[in-house]
Amino acid sequence: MADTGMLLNFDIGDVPLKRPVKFTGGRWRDRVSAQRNAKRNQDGPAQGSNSTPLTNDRRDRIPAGDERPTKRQRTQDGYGPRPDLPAKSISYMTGKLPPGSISTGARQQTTKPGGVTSRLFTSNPTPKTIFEEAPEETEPAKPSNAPLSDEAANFHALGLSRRIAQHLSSKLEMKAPTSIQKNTIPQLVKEDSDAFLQAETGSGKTLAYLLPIVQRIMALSQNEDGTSTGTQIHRDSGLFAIILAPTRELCKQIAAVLEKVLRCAPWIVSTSVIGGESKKSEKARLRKGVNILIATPGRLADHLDNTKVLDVGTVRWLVLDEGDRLMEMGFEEELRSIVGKVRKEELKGSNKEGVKFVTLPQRRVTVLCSATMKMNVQKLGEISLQDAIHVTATKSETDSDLAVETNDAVFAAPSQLKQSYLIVPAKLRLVTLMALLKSSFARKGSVMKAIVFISCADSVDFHFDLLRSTPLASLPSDTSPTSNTVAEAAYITSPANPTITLLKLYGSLQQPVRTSTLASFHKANNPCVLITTDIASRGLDVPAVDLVIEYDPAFSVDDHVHRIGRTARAGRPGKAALFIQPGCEEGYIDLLKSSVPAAPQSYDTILQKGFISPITLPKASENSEATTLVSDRQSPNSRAEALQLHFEQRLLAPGKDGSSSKLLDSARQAFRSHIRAYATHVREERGFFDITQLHLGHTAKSFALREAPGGIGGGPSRRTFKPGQNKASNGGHKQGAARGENSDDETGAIRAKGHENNGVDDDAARRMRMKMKQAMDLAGEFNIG
Ligand SMILES: Nc1ncnc2c1ncn2[C@@H]1O[C@H](COP(=O)(O)OP(=O)(O)OP(=O)(O)O)[C@@H](O)[C@H]1O
Repeated sequence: MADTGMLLNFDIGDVPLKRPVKFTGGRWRDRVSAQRNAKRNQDGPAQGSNSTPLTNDRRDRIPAGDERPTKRQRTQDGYGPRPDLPAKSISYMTGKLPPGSISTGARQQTTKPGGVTSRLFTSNPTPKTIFEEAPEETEPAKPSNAPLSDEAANFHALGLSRRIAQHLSSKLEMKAPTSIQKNTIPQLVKEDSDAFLQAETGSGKTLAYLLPIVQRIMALSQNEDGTSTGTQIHRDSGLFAIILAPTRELCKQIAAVLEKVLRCAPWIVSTSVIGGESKKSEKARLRKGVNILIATPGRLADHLDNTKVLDVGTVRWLVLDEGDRLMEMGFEEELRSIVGKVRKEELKGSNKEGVKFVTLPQRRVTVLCSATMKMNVQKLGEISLQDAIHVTATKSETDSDLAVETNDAVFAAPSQLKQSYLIVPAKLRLVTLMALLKSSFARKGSVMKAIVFISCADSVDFHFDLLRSTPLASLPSDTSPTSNTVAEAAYITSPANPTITLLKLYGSLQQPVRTSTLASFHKANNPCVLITTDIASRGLDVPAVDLVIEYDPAFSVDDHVHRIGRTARAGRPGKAALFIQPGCEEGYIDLLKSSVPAAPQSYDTILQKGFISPITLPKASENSEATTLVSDRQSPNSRAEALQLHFEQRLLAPGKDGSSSKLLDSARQAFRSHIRAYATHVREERGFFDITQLHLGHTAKSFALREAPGGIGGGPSRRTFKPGQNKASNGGHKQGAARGENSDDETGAIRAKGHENNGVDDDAARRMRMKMKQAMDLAGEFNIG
């Protein structure tokens, strides 16, 4: 398709162009004539009769060799008129809509001096990837993380007591173990060696390590036939197991699973210390006594160092869940300290005469769970493991030299998970996301819960505010923890699903808000969409998630597999869609293909499906009626354009006091953080996510912004790390500034690995500076080529 250039629709106001402009690109003749026209426009009133408007025809003749979309001239406040166009042609374009355009009334009302309305479907780069779209319905693959269907596979046969097996079957509806459970449980029930568990997402690793612990503690007081052994176990018998996980959410989830299991042994007491609540109350709970403790490393280290209420001399199991993430988040120091203390107390304890816990391991057993065997996990293994058994879903073998084995192949997505990717030009990202959500919820029951992963918290905020049904201004003064994180969704509802709940989650929200929001997502019986950062990528188990959308690609392939692993859990079906942009990002697909096969999907098809029916607009207030977005032509593409214009209009609507709208501020902030976050992909994958290749203008449009990127800002983060700055000087784990995870104590979004960290941020900042300099360079923006 010939590149007709962006059809600008603007009001030039009376801002004359003073700056001499250099034109590059295009034919020599065009450049000279544009230069002359620009000079005339600057020198005096437009001489329309002599000027040569650059018509669509002429624009067609501009060579289209350059893959990047053409740049526009900018005035001081943003994009401005093209100097080669006389005033007459400009007013034609603003006053009268070109054929085929939509008449939402948006143009005349919202276009401000300096604003720009670029068409959605023009000047988009075309993907290099040539693909044939996969047939929609293929034969579903056999689930790889499902419970085993083998008759002989039952929990009792693995060495668990009848009481536990019966409880699992009758109360938790788990009749048979999964593969990783089948391989792990006998090992941990009978042996006292350390273990390294590696298995797919959603394969039941939590129960794989919890059940043997419960079994062996239960066996202290109960024989297999249910009779008493004569030993009474109660809460102050000792702390037998510590389970460490990287996030509070994950800790809470493990605690909930354990609580359900312990209903068959209510005398065993478990609790969690995860931060976010008063240390005093945690201390009081610990003082009362606990047998199994679930904790984040930071909080546990704090209690061990400062409150000194925990006796770790009786600890027989130390479980490190999501080991790679624990290390990535910079918990190495705390983990060393915890392992050191447990080891020291264990030695002291072994010299003491006291109760012999015969059924417990005679030495401390460390269980390390990790999806990958990366260098940092090997390091964690060196810190914590001795002669570990490597257990995967397919095997269980002694491997005293874990470092030799780089078993990343084990870490693939569940086979039944249907993955697809969409190559979407930046300008079309927002409408394509809307279309994908709309089509996913078009049929009742096809999708119940969806998760949309976004790179940073500011962007999550913006998309949540954009998609919620009630405008921010008319929100009732709701004081519940979720008043700002749970709302009704607009735009994506359908007659089949007239109510869809929208939720948002990220690390810098207050802990009670995080907890309540996640609980709402878990409990929701109606369809819902969770917009979130990577805080929700690890370990979270919400069984009814049918669809994962990676609107912003993950910061590493590992994170990607974890994200999509929120669906297709324990043998259930699931779908995942990844958004990438034409250009260098397309190379990412090849990288994914080696471990994660995905099928291409055309964004055009998504738009056609998503906007096949009219779009329902949110109500203006609680009591008003829902209306429908009208476009001139009822084609899906014109509906997409109308929706984009509607969003842009919403942003431009002034606040009550005449100031810019909250949504506009939110969009600007989101855009800035998005650009910063884009620069923080892991070093090995950064070639695919090259910030210098990102078209900032088009990216701004995906945030419904009409401003030029230079005016919005987005330069290097003042919050990024400086070389030599360590995590302590940066507030411990309070990282993730570049992704807007402002004050999260467990979810550092930026890798905390020293060597990578400083390198990433310094380099990212340098590249962002370059990019922003480019964006601010007016002459560059005025290129017409
Ligand atoms: N034997 C089983 N039968 C049926 N469902 C099971 C079984 N074991 C676990 N599940 C369910 O599978 C889901 C996933 O379990 P779990 O969260 O432990 O997976 P995981 O391997 O830790 O995943 P991730 O790597 O994503 O953290 C949970 O909903 C759990 O209840």
